[in-house]
Amino acid sequence: MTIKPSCLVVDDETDLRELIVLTLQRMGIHADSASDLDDAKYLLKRNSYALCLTDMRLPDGNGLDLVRHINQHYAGLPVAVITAYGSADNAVSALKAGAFDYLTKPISLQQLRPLVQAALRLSKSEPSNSSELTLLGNSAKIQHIRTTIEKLSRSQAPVHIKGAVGTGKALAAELIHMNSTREHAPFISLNCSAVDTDAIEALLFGCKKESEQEKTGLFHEANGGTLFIDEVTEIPLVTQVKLLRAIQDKKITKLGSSDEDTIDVRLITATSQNMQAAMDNGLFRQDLYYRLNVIELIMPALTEIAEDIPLIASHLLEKRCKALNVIIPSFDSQALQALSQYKFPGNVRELENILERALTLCTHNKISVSDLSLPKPEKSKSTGLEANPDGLPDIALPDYLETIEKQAIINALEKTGQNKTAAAKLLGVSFRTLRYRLSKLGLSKDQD
Ligand SMILES: Nc1ncnc2c1ncn2[C@@H]1O[C@H](COP(=O)(O)OP(=O)(O)OP(=O)(O)O)[C@@H](O)[C@H]1O
Repeated sequence: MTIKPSCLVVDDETDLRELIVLTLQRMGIHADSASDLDDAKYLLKRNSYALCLTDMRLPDGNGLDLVRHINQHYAGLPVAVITAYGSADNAVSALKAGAFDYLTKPISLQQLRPLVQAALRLSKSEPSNSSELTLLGNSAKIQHIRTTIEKLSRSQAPVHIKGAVGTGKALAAELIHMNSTREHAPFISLNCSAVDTDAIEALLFGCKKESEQEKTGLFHEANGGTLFIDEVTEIPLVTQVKLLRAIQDKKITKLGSSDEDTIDVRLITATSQNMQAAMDNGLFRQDLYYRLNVIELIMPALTEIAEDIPLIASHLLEKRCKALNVIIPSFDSQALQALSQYKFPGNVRELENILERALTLCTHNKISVSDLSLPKPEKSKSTGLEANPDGLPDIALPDYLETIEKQAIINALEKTGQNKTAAAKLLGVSFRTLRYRLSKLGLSKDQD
């Protein structure tokens, strides 16, 4: 005989409470109900539940009090909050307080089913370590990120990850997914800076236009799983409105269609840009940011975790050698010291590139400083015009300036492993400007 999972439903509205209880029973779940906070606390003490669903407004307190009570006394019990339609604030506060998800009134079976299933998986399973993904490092900062990722994996709340290029934002997003109840569902990612801005909407939501073949979007592909949107500030304002609706109503419509599809997607976004500046300049909607940034994760630059550089470098080198099936070389002490002192504008991604190059250059299974080919420290800013003793260029000024610009762009792309977002940052221009300059200077090949 299998034991039915139990759910506690807390709501003072009898009709709604009974409706939820009946729906749960139809899903094969035993449901107890409580009409206020006191009742709920009493039942929690006496029984063991796999899920608690609570209304936000209760006669003797509110749903957030219950979320906090459960997190404090019944850690591991997923609790979801029922909020009134359109009350974004409540949903966000509930997630911040530790609710694993929320439901919006009127409650539909389509909404309830995936939530209950996720909760049941959550209370049954231990976080899995099935993936080969690892966040390397032992510094206090990395350890803190590791515990935060574990916590975030137990929630359905949107997460916003901040950090410079190459700091592991995409890695953190995937780790959250792989440790969550969604691990067997798809993890889909989109780097908005790697695609045409105009194409983002159709990519995310799909497209159903006459004369074109119907396309499904990434939201559809990620259904049941996680959608990771990197460089989210690149999303145009019109598409931002649609994204806001997708989060609020958990519904999306394909471009050119009016049919709504209900989706169950956990959203993780990231940016290496200054979000506050994007909002101040009217390029990013504040209300959308508020919904995306329910929980924030900040990835440290590699120089902030300099003590971890030797460990990260050794592990990455080992991983790469195993993949190539070659003997793992060791670093000589000067090489390790040079790595620990280098500033890594491209962070771990740049370290990976440096190691890849060192692997091909090194001899006798030893990596020396010269194999690392670390860029020389920047000289004082130069216009390049001092190249000639008389201070004049040999060629016409426009050509001369173009040459300097080309060289600077090539250097930046090389330094960042051909990552345009990172290169733009290094050059102090926007991604769009860099893309424009690349095509103008005849440099735009497939550099992403
Ligand atoms: N702490 C870490 N441990 C192991 N690998 C890491 C770590 N941080 C980053 N990496 C690796 O460095 C590379 C770059 O990381 P990732 O793509 O996650 O960075 P990102 O911040 O999303 O970069 P971008 O902003 O350029 O997209 C990846 O191969 C990732 O696995």
